[in-house]
Amino acid sequence: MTVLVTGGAGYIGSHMVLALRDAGRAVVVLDDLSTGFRDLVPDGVPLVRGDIGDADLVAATLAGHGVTAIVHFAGSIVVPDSVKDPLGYYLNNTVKSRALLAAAVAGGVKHFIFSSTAAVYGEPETSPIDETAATAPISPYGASKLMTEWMLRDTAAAHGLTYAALRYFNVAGADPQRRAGQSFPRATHLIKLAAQAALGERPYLEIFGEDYPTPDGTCIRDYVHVSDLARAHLLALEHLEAGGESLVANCGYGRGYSVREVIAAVKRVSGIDFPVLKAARRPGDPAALVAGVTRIGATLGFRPALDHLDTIVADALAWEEQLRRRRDGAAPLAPQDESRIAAAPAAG
Ligand SMILES: NC(=O)c1ccc[n+]([C@@H]2O[C@H](COP(=O)([O-])OP(=O)(O)OC[C@H]3O[C@@H](n4cnc5c(N)ncnc54)[C@H](O)[C@@H]3O)[C@@H](O)[C@H]2O)c1
Ligand SMILES: O=c1ccn([C@@H]2O[C@H](COP(=O)(O)OP(=O)(O)O[C@H]3O[C@H](CO)[C@H](O)[C@H](O)[C@H]3O)[C@@H](O)[C@H]2O)c(=O)[nH]1
Repeated sequence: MTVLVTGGAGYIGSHMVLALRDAGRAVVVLDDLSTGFRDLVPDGVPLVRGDIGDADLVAATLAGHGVTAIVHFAGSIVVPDSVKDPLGYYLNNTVKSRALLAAAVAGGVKHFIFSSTAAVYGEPETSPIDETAATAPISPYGASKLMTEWMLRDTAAAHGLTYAALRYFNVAGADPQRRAGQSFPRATHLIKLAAQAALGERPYLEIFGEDYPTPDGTCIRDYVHVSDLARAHLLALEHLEAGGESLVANCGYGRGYSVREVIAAVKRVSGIDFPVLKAARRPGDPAALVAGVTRIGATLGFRPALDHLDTIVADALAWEEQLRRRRDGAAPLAPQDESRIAAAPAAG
């Protein structure tokens, strides 16, 4: 009953490893450490360093650890990079997912959970978007993920494994116990960058476009706390293990915040003002992306626990501070005082 977490040394995967461990599950991580970090894998969790496309390594890992389920996070994630290097993205996200899936079938794996993305919807015409909306990705990244969803659907039908393809909206925040967080120095995500600006690690933050058809002219996104997201995966795994049907489900909160609202939250929670500059639109950014969340609630019984923008921002800020302390050799931050989370005012 061991769960293989691919990409378990990365941002979201490391939170899934924590959620599985906290639930008492046996876990093994497969990660090539291309954007991941060995120290995000907790002590006692085996880390197999290697490529998900390496069929022999995956077969040996599945057999050696008695793997019955795979949670597949490993991949390349930067949308503009996928436009510059589509073949690299199709290789890492699609071709290698195919190899992993083939090894899963050969190894008798029963359940497969896959990190999909709101990018499969492209430029949606409705907001919130539910899972029945047309999929029309506008980037190779989104297309590479949608093709993997299709491979999963067809492979599950042919070989009897069950799967969940979870379409994440904007993942942010960090483990409230300060054990993991977004650690990649060249990360491009708004809340991470704003937290760095607040802590003086970058001189300013840019707003990419203020002329969108939204109330304040900036893009709206549905920010989901990474620890809630990990819990949704755990529910999906339990659902499949209990004999539940395969599913495709959005992961978000069903509520969006604009770039300006996010910046205001980071300034409010940190108590620090930082320079904000106007910049041109970033190509390929839809004006608004908000998840329809009926399905994940109804199918998995998912109920958010950390769905306040200020909570997400507070945890992101604390993780940046934690990274700085590690760099400086200072004592780590104490785990989050949960009463502070409960007391955090709702933003908006
Ligand atoms: N971060 C988001 O907001 C977001 C949104 C939607 C979907 N996703 C998806 O979630 C997944 C995890 O994203 P993340 O933000 O944690 O990114 P990340 O870069 O922190 O994690 C990816 C991990 O996969 C590993 N990896 C990459 N290619 C590999 C390979 N070929 N073999 C073995 N290991 C490999 C990396 O070393 C890294 O540890 C990705 O599949 C991504 O597409 C992320
Ligand atoms: O310095 C910045 C960074 C971002 N933004 C804006 O903030 C919003 C959020 O941007 P992120 O880069 O944080 O996230 P994205 O919405 O672009 O991307 C996320 O959602 C995508 C789905 O559409 C993919 O899944 C991707 O992996 C995931 O990070 C966008 O409007 C972006 O233009 C800024 O204004 N300034």
